[in-house]
Amino acid sequence: MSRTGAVIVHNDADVLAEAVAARLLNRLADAQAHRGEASIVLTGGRIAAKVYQNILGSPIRTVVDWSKVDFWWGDERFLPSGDPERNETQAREAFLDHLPVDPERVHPMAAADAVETPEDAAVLYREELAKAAGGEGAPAFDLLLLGIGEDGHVASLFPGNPALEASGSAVGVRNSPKPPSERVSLTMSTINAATAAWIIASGEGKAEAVDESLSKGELPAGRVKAVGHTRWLIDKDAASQLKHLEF
Ligand SMILES: O=C(O)C(O)[C@@H](O)[C@H](O)[C@H](O)COP(=O)(O)O
Repeated sequence: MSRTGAVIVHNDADVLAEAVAARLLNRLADAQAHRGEASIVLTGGRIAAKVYQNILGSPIRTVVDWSKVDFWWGDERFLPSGDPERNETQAREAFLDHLPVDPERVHPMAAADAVETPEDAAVLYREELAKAAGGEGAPAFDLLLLGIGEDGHVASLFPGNPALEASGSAVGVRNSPKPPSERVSLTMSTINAATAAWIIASGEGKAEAVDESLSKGELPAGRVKAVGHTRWLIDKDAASQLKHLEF
């Protein structure tokens, strides 16, 4: 069985979310110690929401200078601004709205009431990413978070969907099997240009996708190979189908 990165297993979803929050805070603090600022790519989903709540509740959240963190999104559900189903809304309500972040450093993907199509939103995001990268492409994010779907999707890159093979830094997604059908996503090459990618998974429903991604590397999650490291932070249920655990 080949491994694309370290696998760290925690007892359950609560412990996982607490551990990811603590690691994340340290990772951002380290980046700031090195270069004075940090960048993170947020994801949507239930386990991510739990992580965000834990960040806010963490006694060590002050190790990060929140005004010097750039927040990006790995994917977004193409819905009107403020819609509770938007990944942006989830992150803002769970932690961003309660921390002293610099609004100029919060980079949501355009909402469905601001632009007409997911492709338009992707174009705008490509421009914003290029600007942050100094002209073209996208920044090498200090940390990129990903949830994983039962089908092995990450961000809004679903198996068999053309967006999975898209070039450029961001792409409009249609026909997503997970509602809503219209989405916006970073592309696989942008995801893999991150310094660190952490895939977070909780629950038995994810066990097969986790095992297949780690053993075959064909599913979208299995194709994640960030420049620095790729880490799988999962709970026991999500790890229940892994045959050979390597720590
Ligand atoms: O917009 C979204 O839904 C996502 O960003 C998606 O990639 C999500 O992270 C996974 O589907 C896991 O979601 P759960 O943790 O809710 O299973």
